[in-house]
Amino acid sequence: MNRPIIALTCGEPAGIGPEISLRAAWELRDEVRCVLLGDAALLAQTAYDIDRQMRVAAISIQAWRNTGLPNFPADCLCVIDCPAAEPVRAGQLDARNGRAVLQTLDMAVEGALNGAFAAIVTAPLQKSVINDAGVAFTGHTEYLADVTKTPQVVMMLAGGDAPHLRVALATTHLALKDVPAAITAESLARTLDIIQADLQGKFGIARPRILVTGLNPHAGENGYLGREEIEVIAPALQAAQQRGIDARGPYPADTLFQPKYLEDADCVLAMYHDQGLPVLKFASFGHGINITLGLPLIRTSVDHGTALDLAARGLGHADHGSMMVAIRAAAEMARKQKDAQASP
Ligand SMILES: NC(=O)C1=CN([C@@H]2O[C@H](COP(=O)(O)OP(=O)(O)OC[C@H]3O[C@@H](n4cnc5c(N)ncnc54)[C@H](O)[C@@H]3O)[C@@H](O)[C@H]2O)C=CC1
Ligand SMILES: NCC(=O)COP(=O)(O)O
Repeated sequence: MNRPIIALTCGEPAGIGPEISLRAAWELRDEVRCVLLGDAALLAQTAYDIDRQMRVAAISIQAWRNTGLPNFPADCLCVIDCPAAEPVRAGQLDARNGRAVLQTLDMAVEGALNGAFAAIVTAPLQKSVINDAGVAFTGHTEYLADVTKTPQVVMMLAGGDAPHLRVALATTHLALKDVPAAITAESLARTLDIIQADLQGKFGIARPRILVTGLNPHAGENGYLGREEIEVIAPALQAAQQRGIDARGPYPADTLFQPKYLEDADCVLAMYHDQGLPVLKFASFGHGINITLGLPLIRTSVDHGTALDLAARGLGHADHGSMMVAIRAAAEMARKQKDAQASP
């Protein structure tokens, strides 16, 4: 089988990222060739402690850049070594290791843009640690947009069984007080264009149906509870419809997430992080995924954080289900995109 090569950044080294990355990469080794980016010594020790059968072999960044990926057998996971600056203690954050975490992202992007990787999958990192390391950072989503010079991206989470939910966000990691000003006709237009393009190109949905929430309670209650729906969101939706996008709304967010509405939708566009994501995570925590739309590369991630509490308890407590779904979804998106590019 032709296994896609996927870069897997192992995230915060003191969290559950290294464990869930290794477990998922190992279980999926017949389907996907995962290349792990992280501290090689930590990953080798973790692999040994998880399962003595699990083989990992590391190369340096320089060796990878000079000669590409070695031809390891399928039962040996490849690690590109991005060494932590200080010894890692499970469950204990150390800001001195923050820059090594960012290095894993930089290497993954480099490889994805030069065609070495079909996609990137990211394990969770601790956003505060990156800031403590002296780098202003709000999330992978924004960082990947910055380093790929993409003016706007869209965060979308997906999960749940019946119906399968996709929730995209009009704003990402933003303080609540800044949300209303960030929602403009222009930003909504770009967001809807990105959702439409990526649901078509990466998910194979010919004419995505997008349901859009309001910003205010009851979608503004005809202007009595806020005017953003009347002045910004509804006109943006009309303009999008004229561009051929099937976007409807704005609907009250508190009643939109019912199966009878969701069955007829491919995606819900919510206005801010905590309007949409709690619903998604309630429906699917542990097997949902996060996808960044609009990037010049494919990036998926887990639906959870670093779980330092579990990491501190030792191996064997974290569920790697979301990581499995994230890797499979990235591989599937890579296949769909390749097919779409190949067809005239
Ligand atoms: N993609 C990413 O890099 C993400 C990073 N984070 C970061 O993670 C850090 C911690 O965030 P929290 O809000 O505490 O969320 P969290 O997801 O780390 O933990 C919330 C609860 O869920 C449990 N949990 C999380 N993952 C689990 C797993 N795989 N298996 C079993 N139980 C699991 C934890 O033990 C905890 O009880 C923050 O710095 C946040 O920014 C959060 C979400 C995504
Ligand atoms: N709650 C989702 C989340 O925080 C994802 O952040 P990131 O993927 O941008 O790091």
